Amino acid sequence: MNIPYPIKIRAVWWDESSRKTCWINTLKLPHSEEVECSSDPVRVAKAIIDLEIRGAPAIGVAAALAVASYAWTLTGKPREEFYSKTLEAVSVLWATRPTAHNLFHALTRVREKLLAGMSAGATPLEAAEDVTREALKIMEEDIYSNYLIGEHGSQLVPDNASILTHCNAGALATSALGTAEAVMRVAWYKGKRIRVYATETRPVLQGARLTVWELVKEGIPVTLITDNTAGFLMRKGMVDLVIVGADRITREGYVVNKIGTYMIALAARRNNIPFYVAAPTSTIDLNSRIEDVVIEERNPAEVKYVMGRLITLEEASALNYAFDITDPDLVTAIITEKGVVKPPFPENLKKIVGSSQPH
Ligand SMILES: CSC[C@H]1O[C@H](OP(=O)(O)O)[C@H](O)[C@@H]1O
Repeated sequence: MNIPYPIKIRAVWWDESSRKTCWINTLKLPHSEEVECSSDPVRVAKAIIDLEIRGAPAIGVAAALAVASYAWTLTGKPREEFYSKTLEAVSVLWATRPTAHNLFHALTRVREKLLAGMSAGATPLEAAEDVTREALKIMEEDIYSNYLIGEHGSQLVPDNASILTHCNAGALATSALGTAEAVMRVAWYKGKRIRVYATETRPVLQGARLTVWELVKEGIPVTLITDNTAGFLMRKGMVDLVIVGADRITREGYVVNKIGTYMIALAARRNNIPFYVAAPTSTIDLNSRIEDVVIEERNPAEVKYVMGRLITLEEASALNYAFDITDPDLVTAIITEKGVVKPPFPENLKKIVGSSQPH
């Protein structure tokens, strides 16, 4: 599936010659662009846990590719060993991060392929080929979803709009154009003179390090602000719309996204500013109630240190929720590859997830 826009940045990809999973280490950005490739699912799992690879779609694609890469290292093994080791790799990757639904969506598809192969008597080589096809399909679907989200979402962006975004939902969080940033990119490509305010996104600064880097490379005007400036900017009338990504969207339309999103949504509502969430349907989890969703708590050191420098007392305690929850009534619309979903979300999310092809 070709898309009519250039893919200038890749977060994660498949190296056909080595059959390895490759990624750019986003922890090193913006100061260095380190790339690594591996067939070791434990190494890829560590990259996901440590946020070298991050962003819901990128995490899912990386995990699926990692199982495929590993499968190719086992094609000479007896069937029983091949299947037990590849299924164990699925479990290792499954345990990396608890919140982004794309991880479980992707690994479920890969595990189903392995189980089907096992019960059908497929050889390790046949199973490796099958798992690779599925993993690459997941990646291709994400690439195309990014493009369609951009197309659908750009229609919501007025010319000369000032857009506020939080965290990074860009190429560095997906397989191609991003989700929230895909909307910005396509609006820009279509000639809309937008400008973006990017929050720094404490504690690990995805906005300052990644979103600013992406948009500067695109030539899209971007201004970095502290997280605490977002509400004031909206009150001053300097923001026309908010667009963020998502890690999980429940069947009722609760949006789980980077910590700080909820406060931005509250400020947007207070100032009558549209609050859009851009996400592929692989992020939508129709099976979970919001009470079931695990909000990842990360190492408190991420709060106490900034770029390796202690900013408080070593003995200080710190709380480090990686995500928060935005209530459905604060969400103007959810932009997916299948179209823009408006309230009432329970019915309309079910309808769009259930529908067949992206359009
Ligand atoms: C397009 S999903 C991006 C989503 O993922 C980020 O979380 P993290 O950097 O911890 O993986 C953040 O919630 C973004 O909105």
